[in-house]
Amino acid sequence: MDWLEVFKRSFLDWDAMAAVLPTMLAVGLKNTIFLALASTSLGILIGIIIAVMGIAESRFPRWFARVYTDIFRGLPAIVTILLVGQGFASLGRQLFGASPYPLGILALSLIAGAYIGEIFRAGIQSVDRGQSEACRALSMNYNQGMRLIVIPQGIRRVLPALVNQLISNVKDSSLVYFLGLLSSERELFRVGQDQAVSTGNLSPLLLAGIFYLCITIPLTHFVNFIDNRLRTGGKSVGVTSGLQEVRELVTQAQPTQKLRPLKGSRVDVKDLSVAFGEHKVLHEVELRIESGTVTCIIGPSGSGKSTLLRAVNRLVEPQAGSIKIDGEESRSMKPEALRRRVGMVFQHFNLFPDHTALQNVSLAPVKIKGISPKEGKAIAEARLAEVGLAQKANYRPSRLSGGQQQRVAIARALAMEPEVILFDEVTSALDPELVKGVLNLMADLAKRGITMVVVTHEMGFARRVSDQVVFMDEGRIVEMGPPSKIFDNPESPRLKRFLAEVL
Ligand SMILES: Nc1ncnc2c1ncn2[C@@H]1O[C@H](COP(=O)(O)OP(=O)(O)OP(=O)(O)O)[C@@H](O)[C@H]1O
Repeated sequence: MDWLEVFKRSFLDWDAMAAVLPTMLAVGLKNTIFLALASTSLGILIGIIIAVMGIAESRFPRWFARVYTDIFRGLPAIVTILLVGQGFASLGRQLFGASPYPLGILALSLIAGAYIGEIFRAGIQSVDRGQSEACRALSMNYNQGMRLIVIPQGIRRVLPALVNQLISNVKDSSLVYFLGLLSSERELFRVGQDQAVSTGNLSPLLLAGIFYLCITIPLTHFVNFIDNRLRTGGKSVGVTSGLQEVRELVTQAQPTQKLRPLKGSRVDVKDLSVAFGEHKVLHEVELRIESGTVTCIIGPSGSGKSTLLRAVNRLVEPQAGSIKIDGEESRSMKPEALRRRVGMVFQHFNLFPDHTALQNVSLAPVKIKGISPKEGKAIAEARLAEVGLAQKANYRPSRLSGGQQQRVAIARALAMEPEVILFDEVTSALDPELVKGVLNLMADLAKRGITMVVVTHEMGFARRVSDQVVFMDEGRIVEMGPPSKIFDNPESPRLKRFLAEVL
């Protein structure tokens, strides 16, 4: 059993371990944690900058981010550490003194920054496009949308990967010893190795290894824990069922007459043409929408209804023609100024998932209009009460049914006090029993003086609530008029065929 003895002497020499333990704790562990935390923090800062450059609209920052990432991800860590630590050693001494730490941390951060940049970029790009559209529709500019919604959401999604990067930095911190360390600067590996060399056995190094595992294994489990939490949204919470919502709506009928009147605006669309590349989608559309009226746009799939709607708030930029809001040319306004006057509600709600219902509604009034948080909260509470959701103010979207989410989205659009509100197939994604609640809310809204433009497949709603119905086909308005004319006396064969199919 000689080999067992040799193994024990080499790796399990308890005396050698006990001798190095105090230094391991007081010097090695402290320095390793310091190096890992400092380089990960600076790496996160560099990573955010690289990620934002990587998705920038202009080419130079994207190119810089690409080159940076390729270099620092491609080089072995030790090469970067030696190039930075030794290449800039005299500058480092002048700036930071004799300690190799600042340059070591910088080198580790540059490496971490390349990985973290990629992590952030993937996270930001994985955020649904509807989120940035909702930001734009709430009159945020690109930077505001990124800062307030898209980047925080992206970062939350990549938290597990960031903890993995911290684990990497805990291990890579051992490489800093190549730059030379004072005895007080030694990290876990170096403390273990020094002692292993002087005692001639590997037990101190094994102890260093155990310390690394004591840091990295809990972190690994922490990654799994937060990964699981982010995926499931934490502890399971009840989602409002459709039937429960229907019951709520019946018992919370809205007292229409008490709701405050809203201001509306006239919309004039003239010779509007929109193309996506070679594909012409709208052809010289002409439409007049009187202030405070409801216009429903109907027509077969792909006829250009949504595109027309999105051209009104310039989520789609027209190639030709004009859209005027109360006589003011929309193309001469800043898009953000236009969208304050023209709100929008989307088919898939596009609520901000990390915000409560109240925060969804108050965000734009506070951050964009600049009203105080207290006032913003009061406005949000009032708007939520108007859509029958006062009780759900502190719920996140994932805990609300589809119908409730859509009502929050309507409250959110109304909180910006638009004069025109665009509804893009807002009931198409809802279960049938929830459609009625949203349509009733819209019908109530129609009585309050705001101008409504509604793309819908709900013919009953269009007939009941519209002042004007517009039938589109192949990018053109084929027929329009009051609902009685469109539904009871259609003229064009195309409209007759369409109504025969849908009614
Ligand atoms: N961003 C885009 N890029 C390229 N083509 C687009 C884009 N948006 C819409 N289109 C095309 O424009 C045409 C009209 O689409 P639009 O969504 O306006 O129709 P729609 O009448 O609203 O249809 P649906 O009822 O199915 O939503 C379609 O052929 C569609 O593929």
